[in-house]
Amino acid sequence: MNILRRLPLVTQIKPKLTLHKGFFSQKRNDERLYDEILNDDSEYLSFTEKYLKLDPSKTCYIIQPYVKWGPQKKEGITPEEQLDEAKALVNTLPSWDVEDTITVPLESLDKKALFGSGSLEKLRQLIRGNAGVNAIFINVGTLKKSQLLNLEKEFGVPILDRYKIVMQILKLHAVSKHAKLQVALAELYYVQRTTFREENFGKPEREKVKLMFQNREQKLKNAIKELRAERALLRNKRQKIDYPVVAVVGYTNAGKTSLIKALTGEEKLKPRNQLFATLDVTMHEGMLPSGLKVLYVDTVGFISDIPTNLIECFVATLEDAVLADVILHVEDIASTCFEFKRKHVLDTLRDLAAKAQTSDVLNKIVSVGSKCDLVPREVNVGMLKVSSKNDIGLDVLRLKLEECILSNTNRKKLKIRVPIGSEAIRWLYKNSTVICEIPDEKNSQFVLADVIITHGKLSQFKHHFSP
Ligand SMILES: Nc1nc2c(ncn2[C@@H]2O[C@H](COP(=O)(O)OP(=O)(O)OP(=O)(O)O)[C@@H](O)[C@H]2O)c(=O)[nH]1
Ligand SMILES: [Mg+2]
Repeated sequence: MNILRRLPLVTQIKPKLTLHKGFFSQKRNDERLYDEILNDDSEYLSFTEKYLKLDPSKTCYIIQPYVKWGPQKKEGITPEEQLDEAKALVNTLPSWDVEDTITVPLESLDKKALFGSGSLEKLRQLIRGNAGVNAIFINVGTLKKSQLLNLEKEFGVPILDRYKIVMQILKLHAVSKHAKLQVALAELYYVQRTTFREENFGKPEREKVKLMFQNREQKLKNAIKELRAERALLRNKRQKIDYPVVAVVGYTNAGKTSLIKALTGEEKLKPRNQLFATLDVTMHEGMLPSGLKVLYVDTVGFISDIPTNLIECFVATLEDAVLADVILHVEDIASTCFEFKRKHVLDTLRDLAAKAQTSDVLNKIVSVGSKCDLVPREVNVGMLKVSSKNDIGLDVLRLKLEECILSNTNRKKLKIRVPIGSEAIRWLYKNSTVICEIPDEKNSQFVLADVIITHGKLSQFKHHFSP
């Protein structure tokens, strides 16, 4: 009988990112520059103060307009489901509460005051009779200037659209320099647009302000370009270490961070019931069933109905996702509109792939249905179901990921016969994943090693050790 010996995995590949000497002093300079861009632009900051600052606490009424038919009708998601998402957005802002909500049918989203006179009258009665309400969130992407002005006049409280609420959350959740710079670019587009909409500049002043925005945009774009280059450098280093990379993507709040935490056991990860909890792309090491080590990339979630340039600001970090070996698309199957969210995520990935100039994104996707503990067992969603909370389906998912990694990364599972204690077996431990060794029954001086090895490393092995 063969004795199957599982080997200690700690002896295997250790990541070591060696960066060139000047890297750290260059990085310190960059940090200073980034700080300057973010905090020392007083003219710009006065506009942000004016147009983006929100009161620390508000009690708001959420109105969900919906078009009943025609091209502006939203397919795949009901107004009530949209309201749920709007509530989650508001609840993500600390000290903000939702007083009440209402859905309002419309013929189009283009009317001057958005709503017709009948609806306006009804809303006025509802809201004016509700003394606690001091803000109204109208859950559409962006409102036009005339709509904002008319509605503010009508209700006498600040009116917010989805773009403004999402911007607030992004600003709150951006912690690292990387995230802050990307959010600053998204914010710039918002502030620029609002400034030109609200201010009645004369021509010379308008030109001056325009130039100020252009300068800031250029500075931010340059800084983000440097970030992209830095990330590309790290990606190259990682490729040299040969860790396969699994990017975990999905709609915001789908359970991405929780799934990575469950797959890797990493305690530091903090899943939260908030939208855009994760804004930084972070890497987490995990192990697949054969002992193959893998890096999971946690990413910023997607959300529908925000201007496309907002998610594009995250391209520096999302590039890591589209260029991964496998893209794990996490879909919250407890959400009633998960097919709508799926379509949004896939469309966004396609756009990002075009920007990163890579075409094979869709072939690399493995879909997984998360939060299956919240769904009756018999429900078939046409994909693997997992629960990070109750540890359901995680082993099957690891097997599936391993299968995809082997086929996507030119890795092979092989049996290699090598002398016991030889240079060759030591080389294999260093340069591949050795799953197990069993003594060769025909010759006790040899072992048969089951390994996972890349095509490149296999050629090197043959070159060094073939007789
Ligand atoms: N019941 C249940 N809840 C889960 C499961 N996985 C995640 N959640 C909850 O879903 C919420 C969002 O989880 P996250 O892991 O932060 O989601 P995310 O996709 O990383 O969210 P963003 O970073 O905001 O895009 C948290 O309240 C989690 O506790 C699960 O398997 N079952
Ligand atoms: Mg997250």
